[in-house]
Amino acid sequence: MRNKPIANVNADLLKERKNCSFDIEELTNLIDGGKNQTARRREIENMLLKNMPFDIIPEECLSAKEKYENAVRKSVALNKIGVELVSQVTKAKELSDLTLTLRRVSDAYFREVTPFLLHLGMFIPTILGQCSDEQVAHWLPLAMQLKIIGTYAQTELGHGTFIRGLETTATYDERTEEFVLNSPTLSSSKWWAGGLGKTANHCIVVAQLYTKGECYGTHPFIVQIRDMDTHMPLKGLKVGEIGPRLGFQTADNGFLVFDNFRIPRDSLMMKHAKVLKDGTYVKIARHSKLTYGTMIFVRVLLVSEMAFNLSKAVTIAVRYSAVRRQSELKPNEPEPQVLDYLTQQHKLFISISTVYAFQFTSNWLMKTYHTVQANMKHGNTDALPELHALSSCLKAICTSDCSAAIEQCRFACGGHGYMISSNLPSLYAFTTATRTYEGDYTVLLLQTARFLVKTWEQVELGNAVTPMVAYLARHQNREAWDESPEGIIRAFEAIAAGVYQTESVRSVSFGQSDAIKDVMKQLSDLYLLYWSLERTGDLLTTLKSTLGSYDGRVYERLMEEALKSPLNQEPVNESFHNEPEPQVMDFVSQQHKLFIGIASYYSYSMTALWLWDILTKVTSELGVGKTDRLPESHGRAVFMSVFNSEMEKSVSSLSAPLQAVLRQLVELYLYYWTLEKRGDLLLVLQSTLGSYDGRVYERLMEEALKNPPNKEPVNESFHKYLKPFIQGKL
Ligand SMILES: CCCCCCCCCCCCCCCCCCCC(=O)SCCNC(=O)CCNC(=O)[C@H](O)C(C)(C)COP(=O)(O)OP(=O)(O)OC[C@H]1O[C@@H](n2cnc3c(N)ncnc32)[C@H](O)[C@@H]1OP(=O)(O)O
Ligand SMILES: Cc1cc2nc3c(=O)[nH]c(=O)nc-3n(C[C@H](O)[C@H](O)[C@H](O)COP(=O)(O)OP(=O)(O)OC[C@H]3O[C@@H](n4cnc5c(N)ncnc54)[C@H](O)[C@@H]3O)c2cc1C
Repeated sequence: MRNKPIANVNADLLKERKNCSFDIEELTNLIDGGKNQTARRREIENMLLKNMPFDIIPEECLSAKEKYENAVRKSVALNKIGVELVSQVTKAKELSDLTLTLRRVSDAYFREVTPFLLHLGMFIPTILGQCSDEQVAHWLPLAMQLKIIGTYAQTELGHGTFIRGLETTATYDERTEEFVLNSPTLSSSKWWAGGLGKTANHCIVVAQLYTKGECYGTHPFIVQIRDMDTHMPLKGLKVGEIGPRLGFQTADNGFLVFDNFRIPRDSLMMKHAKVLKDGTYVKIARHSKLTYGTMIFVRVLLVSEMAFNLSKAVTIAVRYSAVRRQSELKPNEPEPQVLDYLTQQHKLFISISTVYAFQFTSNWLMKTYHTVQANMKHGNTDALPELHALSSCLKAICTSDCSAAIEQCRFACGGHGYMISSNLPSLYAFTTATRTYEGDYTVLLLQTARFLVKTWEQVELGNAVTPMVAYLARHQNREAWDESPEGIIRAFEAIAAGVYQTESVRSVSFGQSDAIKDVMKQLSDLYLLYWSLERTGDLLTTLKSTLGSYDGRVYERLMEEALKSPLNQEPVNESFHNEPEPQVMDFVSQQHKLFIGIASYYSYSMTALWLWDILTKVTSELGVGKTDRLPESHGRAVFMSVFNSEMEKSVSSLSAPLQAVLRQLVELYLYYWTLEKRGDLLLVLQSTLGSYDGRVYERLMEEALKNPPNKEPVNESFHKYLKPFIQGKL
C-alpha cells in the first residue's frame, strides 16, 4: 500500500525524498525488524484499512461523551480483527510481534487512546505475571478473547508513589472463604485506573492483605466489578469516571470505592503468595518485590512507546518543515523551506536521533527483561534489582525527553502546530502523562540512585559488580568520578549513551548497506555530542567549588581562597588613608535590591487593587465564618475598605505631596496584607488541588461526581457495541 506512488505530492517533499542518501525500504525493514515483519505489518494495515470505521466528525469536535462512545465503537471494531488474528497465531514470538504491530497500527485510529489500553497494557500482563498456572489457564483465554474487559487499579486518591501506603484492605474471612474488600477512608478510593470509569467489568485491585489478624502487605486481586449482562456496578462498590484531564480523554479513567465487598478466596493472584482455606498465609516468592512485576514490564514497554510517539511527532514536523516556506532572504527569490534553516534543523535532528536511541535501547532492554524473567522462572532473582534500576531510569529519562522533544516538534511547526488537527498537542498530552504514571520521574530516578549508591559501596569493598555497572570500578579514580548526585547522574548517562552506541553499531553491522551505516553513525554521534554539550556541567571533573570538593575540606579551602584575594595582599588598603567610605546606597548591588523593591511595590499595589475586588467577592459569596480564616479576612477587608475610603475623603484638602504620601500608605497597607494573606486569596485559584482549606480529596471526589458520564450508570455504548461484542453477536 505505502509503496505505491501517491498523486499530488508536494514538490518540495518529493525533492527532499529524492535527495535521500539511502534506500528507504532498507531502513523501514530495519525499524520493523526485518523484511518479513514489514510485509506482515503492511498486510495488517491493509486489512484494517478495509475494515475499520473512520471518524465522520473529527474526534476533537465531539463532546466528552461522544468522544468516549466513538472510541468504544472503533475499539470494538479493532478488537474484533485483533482477536481473530490472535486466534490464528501458534508461536509465542509470533504473538508478541503481532501484538506490537497491532498496537502500532491501531494508534492511527485514535487521536486519544482506546479505553482498552489498560486491558492490553496491564490487565493481561498482570494475569501472566501474578497468577498461578491454574489461574492463568482460567483468566488468560477470557482476557485474550475479550470475553472480559479488565483494568489495573493500584493508585488511590491518597497514594500513587508509595505503594506500601495504600489503604484499601482485603481481609480474609475463613468462615465463608472470601476476602472482604473495604475502602476505609476517602483517601483510599481507587483513582485513575484507565477503562475503569465506564468500560471494564473486571479489575485488578491492589490491597493490603489481612488474614488471621495480621497484615501481609499489598497484594493483587482480580475482581469482577460490573454485571456481565447489564453492566451495572455490583452491590457494595461505587465506581465512576474521574473527570476531564489534559490527555487520555477517551480512556475513561475511573474511581472505585469498596464497602464490605466480598470476593472468593481465589481472587487473590497466587503466583507469589497464597492464602489457604483456613487463612494460613503462604509466601512463594523468592523476592519481596515480585508483586511489582507488571510495573517493570510496562516501564520497559514505555521506552519503545516513546520511540514510536516521538517518531510520529518528528515525522510530522520534518515533513511540514519541508513544505513550509518562510521569509524572503534574497529579493525576488522564493522563500526558503524552513527545513533549510540551521536553527530549524537544530530543533528537529536531535529528535530523529533520539528516536533511534530509544528504539535500539528499547530492543535491548526488552531482551534483557526476557532474560531476567527466564532466570527468575528457575528461581534466580539476582538480576532483578539491576533490571528495576535500569527500567526505572530509562523509563524516567525517555518519557521526560520524549515529551520535551515533542514540544520542540510543535514549536518547529509554528502556529499550525498548536492545532489539534496537527496531532502534536495530542501526542504531547499523551506522552507528558507517561512521565508521571507507572512511576513518577523523580521517584524512579531516586530508585536508580539507590541502586547505584549500593553498587558503589560494593565497588569500594572490592566486590564484583555486574557488567552494566562495572565502569564504576574502572572509574574509581576520584578525578573522573565522585559520589555526588552529579556523579551518579553522569554515571547513569554513561550507561544510556553506551547502550545506544553499542546497540546501534551491532544492529547495523550486518545486512545493512554502507549508506544506512553512515546515517546511523551520524545519528549516534549527534545524540552523544548533543548530550555531552547539554550536560557539559556534569561532565566537568572539577566542580570549581570550595564547598563541593570530594575531600570535604570546606573550611581549609575557603581560607586558602580567601588568602589569595588581592585585597589581602596588603595589610591596610590605601582607601583607609585617602578615600571617604561610600554610602551603601551607592553600591549598584544595593540599588538593585532597593529599586526592585520599589518597582515591585508599585506593580503589587496595582495588583492588590485588582485582588481586592476578588477578595471582597469571595468573602461575600462564601459568607463570614464559613472557614476559620474568613472572619479574619472580613475584618481585614473592613479595615482596608474604611482606611481607603476615609483617607480619600480626608485628604482632599491637603497639599498634593502629602496626599500622595498618604495614598501610598493606603496602598502599602493593602499590599502588605495581600502578601501576608495570599493563602486566603488562593480561594480564587479554581483548583481542586490548590484550595486554601486543603480538602483535596473531598474536592476531587466532588468534581468527579459532577462529571456527566457519572449521571448514567451504564453508557449506551455498552448495549450498542460492548455487549454484542463480548457475547460474540457483533
Ligand atoms: C501479550 C500481551 C502483551 C501486551 C502488549 C500490549 C501493548 C500495549 C502497550 C501499551 C503501553 C503501555 C500503556 C500502559 C498505560 C499505563 C497507564 C498507567 C498505569 C499506572 O500508572 S499503574 C500504577 C503505577 N504505579 C507506580 O508505578 C508506583 C510507583 N511506585 C513504586 O514503584 C514503588 O512504590 C517504589 C517507589 C519503587 C517504592 O517501593 P517500596 O516498596 O517503598 O520500596 P523501597 O523504596 O522501600 O525499596 C525497597 C527495595 O525494593 C526494591 N524495589 C522497589 N521496586 C522494585 C521493583 N519493581 N522490582 C524490584 N525491586 C524493587 C528497591 O530497589 C529496594 O531495594 P534495596 O535492595 O535497595 O532494599
Ligand atoms: C494519565 C494517567 C493514567 C494513569 N493510569 C493509572 C492506572 O491505570 N492505574 C493506576 O493504578 N494508576 C494510574 N495512574 C496513577 C499514576 O500511576 C500515579 O499518578 C503515579 O504513580 C504518581 O503517583 P502520585 O500521583 O501519587 O504522585 P505523588 O507521589 O503524589 O507525586 C507528587 C510529587 O511528589 C514527589 N514525590 C513523591 N514521592 C517522593 C519521594 N519519595 N521522594 C521525592 N519526591 C517524591 C514527586 O516527584 C512529585 O513531584 C495514572 C496516572 C495518570 C496521570
